[in-house]
Amino acid sequence: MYVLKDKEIVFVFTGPTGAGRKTIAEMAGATIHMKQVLSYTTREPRPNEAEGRDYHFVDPDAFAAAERNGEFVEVVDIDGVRYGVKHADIEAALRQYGCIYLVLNRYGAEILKDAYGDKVKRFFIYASPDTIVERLKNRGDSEDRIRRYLSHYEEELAYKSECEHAYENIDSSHTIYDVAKTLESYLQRGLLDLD
Ligand SMILES: Nc1nc2c(ncn2[C@@H]2O[C@H](COP(=O)(O)OP(=O)(O)O)[C@@H](O)[C@H]2O)c(=O)[nH]1
Ligand SMILES: Nc1ncnc2c1ncn2[C@@H]1O[C@H](COP(=O)(O)OP(=O)(O)O)[C@@H](O)[C@H]1O
Repeated sequence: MYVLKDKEIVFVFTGPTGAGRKTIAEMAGATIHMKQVLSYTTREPRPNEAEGRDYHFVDPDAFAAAERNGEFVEVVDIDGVRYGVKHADIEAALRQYGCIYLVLNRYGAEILKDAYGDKVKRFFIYASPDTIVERLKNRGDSEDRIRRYLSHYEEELAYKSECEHAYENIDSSHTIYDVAKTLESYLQRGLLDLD
């Protein structure tokens, strides 16, 4: 297992799907030049998604081969789809950027915490179920997909108290500001003048 160097740090954004983890992580991450480490998934890309931007989209055989090869830090099955993050991607991004972020469900967050310990800071982003439904409807997600996401809501919400930081994402600009401020407090890079 790769041992993180002094200044290396891993931020994990977690919480119920649809709460805005990806949106907040991308926006707050851009302000402090963090690099996202993407997961591999066996699901099909959605119309607005691109290989190498949202996920690495791979077929189930390629995923299984990489798994047999021990390439994944963790692998999760969610509603029949496989997701995983690779050791090599984390290590390469840490070497190049020093700090990285990932968007994972609670099981992925927990495994990274176990693997890298204190160097992992978990940001729990949440919103009420009604808010999530409204946002996903606005985005055009199907009723079926919204139902599947919400079926994991309570399970994911219960992870809030385990995380180092938690933010209710009501107004995104406020959440981005608060998250960026906390990220900066870890990095002490002086890239942000938030006060
Ligand atoms: N544990 C784990 N969870 C992941 C990984 N990649 C994605 N996820 C989570 O899997 C869940 C399902 O993702 P999906 O339905 O594809 O929707 P998405 O949130 O739009 O990508 C989301 O909570 C993701 O954050 C991974 O590599 N490991
Ligand atoms: N504070 C917010 N107010 C309104 N819409 C939001 C807010 N945060 C995120 N969204 C929207 O909600 C949807 C889900 O956000 P996303 O970041 O994909 O969630 P997650 O990564 O948690 O599944 C997206 O369409 C996003 O633009």
